[in-house]
Amino acid sequence: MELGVIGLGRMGRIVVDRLLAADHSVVAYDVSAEATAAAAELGASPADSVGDLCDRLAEPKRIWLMVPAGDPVDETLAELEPHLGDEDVVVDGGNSHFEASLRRAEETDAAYLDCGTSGGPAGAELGFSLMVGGPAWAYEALAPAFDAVATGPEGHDRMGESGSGHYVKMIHNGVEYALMQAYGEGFELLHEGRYDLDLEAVARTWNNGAVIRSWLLELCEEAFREEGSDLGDVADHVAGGSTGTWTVQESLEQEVPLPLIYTALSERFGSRADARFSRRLANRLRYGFGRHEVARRDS
Ligand SMILES: NC(=O)C1=CN([C@@H]2O[C@H](COP(=O)(O)OP(=O)(O)OC[C@H]3O[C@@H](n4cnc5c(N)ncnc54)[C@H](O)[C@@H]3O)[C@@H](O)[C@H]2O)C=CC1
Ligand SMILES: O=C(CO)[C@H](O)[C@H](O)COP(=O)(O)O
Repeated sequence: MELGVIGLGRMGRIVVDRLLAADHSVVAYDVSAEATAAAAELGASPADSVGDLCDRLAEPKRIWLMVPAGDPVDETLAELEPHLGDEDVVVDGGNSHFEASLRRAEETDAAYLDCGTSGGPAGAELGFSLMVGGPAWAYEALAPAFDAVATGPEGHDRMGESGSGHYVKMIHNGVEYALMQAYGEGFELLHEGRYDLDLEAVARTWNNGAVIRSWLLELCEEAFREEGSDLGDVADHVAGGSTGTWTVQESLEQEVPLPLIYTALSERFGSRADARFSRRLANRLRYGFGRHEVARRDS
């Protein structure tokens, strides 16, 4: 099968590499000429614009987007649109909001597959987990490509109608936040607690047969191995947060309680403040109601 891949960063270049390794052919384009050249070195045919990519692709066109979520997806679709017909298929493999995917599916002439992608750059060797939403015929048409990019036939499935792939991925990320929070809290208590522990050894032991073993726990083991049990100079600042925010917003709309995911998101936001206003106010209020001493900032 021949595919066009647009967006050749950390994830897109893996999509290209895995498609090529499975004997598919790829026409590749990125706004960065350097990224396009790197894909050409992997064996893809380089395109110098979205139009050029469309001209080079056989009919019907199969195009995989791996650009950042938001405006880059809409901008790319706007450039693609004059070249697309109803037998073409566009896959969005990024972390788009499911409602944006629903809108795009309605707006484009092509069949639109929203594809949640999990596995990160580590998926280069193993393959990704792909959660796909959209028309069944388009999913079936792309199945050989999904087999190649995913861990295999078991690594992808059609979740349902348009939007459902990115909906499932959004909630996957919410779960990711809660798991990270749980491991973080456990290791914090181990670090601050009664014993002087080698946390890499704890993580390794847990990863070998324990109920809580997982890939995230393997990444904890790697972090302690590379940074030390005290995490060295790693700052207590956690970036990102859009997919977790969407998950919490959806839980409010659906009136489904997600206390763990909400707490994890809230902790992430809290990590970005130099000093939390709420804690400073609580410090001052204890003076107000109990004349307890107010701790003051160094001037
Ligand atoms: N990095 C990760 O672990 C994961 C990322 N994702 C999602 O996959 C998508 C891509 O992520 P990454 O590869 O990590 O990002 P990245 O920043 O490494 O790569 C994005 C690439 O898209 C290119 N690009 C931007 N706008 C473009 C446009 N209009 N036309 C053509 N190319 C354009 C950039 O030049 C860059 O090479 C995002 O939606 C991200 O949320 C999903 C799962 C895991
Ligand atoms: O989707 C992912 C993992 O599953 C990506 O790593 C994503 O970039 C995470 O972003 P954030 O931490 O801001 O939600």
